[in-house]
Amino acid sequence: MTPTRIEVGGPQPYPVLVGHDVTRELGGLLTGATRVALLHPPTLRERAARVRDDLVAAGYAVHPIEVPDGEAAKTLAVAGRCWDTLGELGFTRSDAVVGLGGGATTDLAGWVAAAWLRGVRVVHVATTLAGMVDAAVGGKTGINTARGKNLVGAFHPPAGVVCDLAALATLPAADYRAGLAEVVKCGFIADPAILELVEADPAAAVTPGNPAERELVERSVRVKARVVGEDLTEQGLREILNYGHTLGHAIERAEDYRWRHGDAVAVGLVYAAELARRLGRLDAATAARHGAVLRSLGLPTTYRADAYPELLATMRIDKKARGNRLRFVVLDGVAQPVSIDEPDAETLSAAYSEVSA
Ligand SMILES: NC(=O)c1ccc[n+]([C@@H]2O[C@H](COP(=O)([O-])OP(=O)(O)OC[C@H]3O[C@@H](n4cnc5c(N)ncnc54)[C@H](O)[C@@H]3O)[C@@H](O)[C@H]2O)c1
Ligand SMILES: O=C(O)C(=O)C[C@@H](O)[C@H](O)[C@H](O)COP(=O)(O)O
Ligand SMILES: [Zn+2]
Repeated sequence: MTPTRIEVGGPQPYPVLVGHDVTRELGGLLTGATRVALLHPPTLRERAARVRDDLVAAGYAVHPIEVPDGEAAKTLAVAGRCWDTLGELGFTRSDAVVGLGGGATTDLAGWVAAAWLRGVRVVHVATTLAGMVDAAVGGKTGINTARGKNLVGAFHPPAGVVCDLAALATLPAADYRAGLAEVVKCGFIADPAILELVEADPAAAVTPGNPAERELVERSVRVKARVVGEDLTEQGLREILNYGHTLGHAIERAEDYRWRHGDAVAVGLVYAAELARRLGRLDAATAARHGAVLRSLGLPTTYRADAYPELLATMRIDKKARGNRLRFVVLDGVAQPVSIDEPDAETLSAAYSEVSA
């Protein structure tokens, strides 16, 4: 089947290619580069070797750089090692970085490319569900610091994104499930058809290769492409993609990144829905729909009751915050996201009762 090509607009437009075995399209996105640095985690060593062989056959000088698995890659030390390697390779502005992996790898690869020589080309080959529907698209790159999640980074759009659905066959079930949290997020903020597809058969939705998979990926990518195409640097509209992330990121930090991003976002989505309900913005049925759909997928919707003070302190350095004012994305209804400024402390705290275990 031919790949679906979804164009992302904005100052530097680029395609997102979705389909089975579309990794072969990668070479075409690197035209003009001499050297290619191929960042990948150890879990994808064999896949990286195949990609390297194909690119070498197409005439590129390919240098695989193995980075730590998952969130452990998103550190200054790892980025520094990558820059050292680019320096040793004599990497120039006409060369290119490829991020092969999940969101953690592509966030790192994007940041390495964004900062090297103040910006070289990056192309992402997303191999997880979260990577395909979210992380690889949109140009948000970054690493974590001791203070919190993604606190250092840049907006650096890729020159192209490859979403090879065949890669999902080897993804651990827990990572596939976590990726579905971002899919559900897209459903609530912009595309209710996503929610209907998931709700129609949640047991199928958690299975790689399910009949709805391609449509779910494509619909989610279209949501993201439309938003980032209009507002690359998050001046306004793009905040909607952060739905569920204010609490979600705080949970990730509280867990020292041992929780999957999507799992933390799932709890954050339920919290944001309850916040909107208590503020009189969202009807009870739509708020309850959040927990119902996420639980039907086996995603967590609760967190430690005693963690609230620590979570609140972390939420204050969320990137949407302005000075001492917290900002949240909430819904006025399905596909009606809105940003709110400094909700009152009592409502913030009371809403936590919905997710506290
Ligand atoms: N930049 C953005 O816009 C954006 C959006 C969403 C998420 N993110 C970030 O992405 C990260 C989460 O992404 P993720 O869920 O992809 O996690 P991840 O990158 O940690 O990957 C999850 C696990 O799957 C393994 N893996 C990857 N592809 C595989 C495959 N095809 N087969 C077998 N194993 C495979 C990885 O080695 C890892 O252990 C977080 O750091 C999050 O902050 C960024
Ligand atoms: O692309 C965006 O914008 C998002 O907010 C998508 C999120 O799913 C993603 O996790 C992002 O990295 C969070 O951004 P941050 O600015 O809160 O770090
Ligand atoms: Zn996310």
